[in-house]
Amino acid sequence: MTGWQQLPDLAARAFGGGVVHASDEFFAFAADLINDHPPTFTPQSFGARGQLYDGWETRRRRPRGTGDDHDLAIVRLGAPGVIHGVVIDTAFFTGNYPPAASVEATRLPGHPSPEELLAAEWTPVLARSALTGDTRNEFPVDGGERVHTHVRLRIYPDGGVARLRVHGEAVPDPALLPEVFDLAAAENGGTVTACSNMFYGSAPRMLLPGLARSMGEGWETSRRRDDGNDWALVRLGVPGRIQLAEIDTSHFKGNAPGEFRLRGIPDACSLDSPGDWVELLPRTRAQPDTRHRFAISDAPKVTHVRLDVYPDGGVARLRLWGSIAEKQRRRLAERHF
Ligand SMILES: NC(=O)NC(NC(N)=O)C(=O)[O-]
Repeated sequence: MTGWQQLPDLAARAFGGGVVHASDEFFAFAADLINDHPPTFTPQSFGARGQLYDGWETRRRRPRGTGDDHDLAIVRLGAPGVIHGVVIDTAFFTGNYPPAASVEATRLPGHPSPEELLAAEWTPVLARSALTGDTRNEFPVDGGERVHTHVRLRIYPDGGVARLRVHGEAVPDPALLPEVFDLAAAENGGTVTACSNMFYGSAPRMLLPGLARSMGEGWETSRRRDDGNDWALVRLGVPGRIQLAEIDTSHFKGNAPGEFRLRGIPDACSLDSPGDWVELLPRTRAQPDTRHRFAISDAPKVTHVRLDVYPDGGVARLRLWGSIAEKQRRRLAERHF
């Protein structure tokens, strides 16, 4: 689980992202750029304006060469964060993909309007780059530690893009974090750094906002045929003391784990030394399709939590509510600002 592609998609609808402006949406709405599901296509499906596409598609520029050489869409990230890579996916756009695109980002406080965003100053994230049609065009980004709240996708000169993915690390504003918050939540910077198996459903989904609407929105392993058990390792957004754990098996009925266990690690440096793990929740019986809540008392400060499921199965959400020290809050503020 290394590589920027494994980091959460900060722009995704499931992460709370939104499309706030598009210069043109003649053929297909820009809102579909951030759909969670992979792009789909039905050939020979025509609406009133032309072939239907799952993505954003602008009209052909007429007349050409008038100086206004591109279309643009502005996307609000679900949480402020550091961008490590973008994917401009032109799936199914073949004779109508944009030959080039660029991405910029900005950081505006509060809840800016489209007008304020259009007037904002933007920092380049991806210089104008050539795209290939019907392809996941992947671009790593090295923008240092700069935290952004919005991105602007420009396509040259026009055409269709199925999805825009903006992978990175969420960096929450500590002024907006209450005393006790979900230290594992993706929007608070929590990430899954390793896991035993994610055959049916990806483990980082357990940390997404809100409740899972179906089995397809959680972590699901394949059936184990050995004596081992499945597990996922979560790096907390901020090291802290966990007071309440929620392990949600909603929608997993014939495929929930039989039991689970939570252990924490007080210090990231000793990840390899199992002796340092502290028990947060001993091996405990699980019920299918249930939001389990467990009070955790006297937990030390931990940086990581390992969820073990016995022997395998699905978990929709993992929430680890806790508090952080004043020093951590100051450190987060430095990072955020
Ligand atoms: N066959 C097409 O896809 N044509 C056009 N697009 C749509 N959506 O119909 C176009 O030229 O951009």
